[in-house]
Amino acid sequence: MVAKRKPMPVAEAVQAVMNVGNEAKKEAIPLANSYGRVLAEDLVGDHDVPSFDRSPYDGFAIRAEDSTGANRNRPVHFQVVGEIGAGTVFPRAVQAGEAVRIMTGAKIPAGCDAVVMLELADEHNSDEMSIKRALSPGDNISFQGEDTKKGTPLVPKGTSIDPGVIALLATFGYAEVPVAIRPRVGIIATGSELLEVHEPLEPGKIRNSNAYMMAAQVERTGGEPVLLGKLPDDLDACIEAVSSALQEVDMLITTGGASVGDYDYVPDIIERLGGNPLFNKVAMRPGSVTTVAEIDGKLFFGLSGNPSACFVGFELFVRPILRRSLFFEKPHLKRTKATLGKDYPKPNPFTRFVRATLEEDDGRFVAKPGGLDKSGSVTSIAGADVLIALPGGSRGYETGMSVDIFLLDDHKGSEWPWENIVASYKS
Ligand SMILES: Nc1nc2c(c(=O)[nH]1)N[C@H]1C(S)=C(S)[C@@H](COP(=O)(O)OP(=O)(O)OC[C@H]3O[C@@H](n4cnc5c(N)ncnc54)[C@H](O)[C@@H]3O)O[C@H]1N2
Ligand code: MOO
Ligand SMILES: [Mg+2]
Repeated sequence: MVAKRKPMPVAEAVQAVMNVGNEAKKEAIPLANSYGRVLAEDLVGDHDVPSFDRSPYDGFAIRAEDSTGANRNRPVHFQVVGEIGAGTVFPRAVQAGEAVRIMTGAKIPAGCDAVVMLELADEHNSDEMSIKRALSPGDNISFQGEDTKKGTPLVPKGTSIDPGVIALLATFGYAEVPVAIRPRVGIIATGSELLEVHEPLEPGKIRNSNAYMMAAQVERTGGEPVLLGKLPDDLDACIEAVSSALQEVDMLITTGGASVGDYDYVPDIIERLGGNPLFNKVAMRPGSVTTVAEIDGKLFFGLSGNPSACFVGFELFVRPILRRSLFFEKPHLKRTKATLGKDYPKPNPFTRFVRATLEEDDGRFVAKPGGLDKSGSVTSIAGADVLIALPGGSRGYETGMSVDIFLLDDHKGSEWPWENIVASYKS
């Protein structure tokens, strides 16, 4: 008889992993390579934007007071004393009755406090124009600091660098960007049934899909995957491989061999390497066999060999600690609500995490499970936008109920999403 494992509630298990320290480190990289990386310092504007009053239109810069009384019957005339495009500065202060032809983005000349759009000016010749409407000071000016003022905190560290953040980094002169160093995450697949991806199928064998799936999950999270190959079910070979991999990487994941079978060596590997097991069973499906230990001060994740269980185990346990070591303040999957798009009549004692797409139906988000909902299914993962959390209990779930969902391809995250995941109710 195998020893019975005690399932740990999901929240407790996630917390146990998060309690293991994983320090974030930073490096500087060129701005052009920074998309998708994580900001390692707060971004605070060190100048006003715009940094000078400028024209939002092609037109004429004038002194508003000179236009007083202008109307259709009594146009006011201006002498056009120069022309400036964006990037050029008018060299002197503008005097009474003068106007400067100005293009969008050019600095408002000294003395001027309004801009007349070209379409509203009657140009008589190159050095004279008139207007039929009075302007007030400030009309058609983009003011210094109207976008943001010097000293304003703009983007906190731990933010994923998206195109908008890149624009800010460029605006404030970051030719080099401080970013989180991508933690190196080792990946080892175990199982004598595994073939390389290029190999033809043989009776009783399958191709190793989990390792490549997890490499992509590591990348999506922001880490650097280190594919360390696959191993047959041989305890000594596994111990040797895990032990040497742990020297090379920041954290290590294996897939397969986490259960209680004759060739499931994860528990023995942890024991033989003197690891400190955090848990070896979680009250969830799929992924109940998820095992995590600390070995030589590093996290070792023994994820299930079953593809859907492996996928879920990664998202719930590896992702948050990886994000923590990338400076993320909200390292967990972002939680929100949707309407359930399929019945789940069978009650389950454990919380179920169902891979699903998120679709819009009549203004509501509906989470629709796809593919076979079994731990061993590989088809239910592709295209999944969310995991639906269906808490364990004595009742099943019906289409139309409101359920908690976790977004998979999101970079904002949740601080701690594990409170009050309750049985759903009709929305
Ligand atoms: N008597 C019991 N049997 C099982 C239990 C249990 O509690 N008692 N738990 C079941 C649950 S739940 C799961 S999940 C699986 C976990 O299996 P292991 O983590 O031990 O993984 P393996 O036995 O090595 O493989 C399981 C399954 O996955 C396939 N596999 C393995 N590696 C890969 C890979 N890299 N790519 C694609 N597919 C892979 C493997 O061929 C097996 O079909 O145990 C249950 N059994
Ligand atoms: O760990 Mo298993 O996935 O619960 O099916
Ligand atoms: Mg097994």
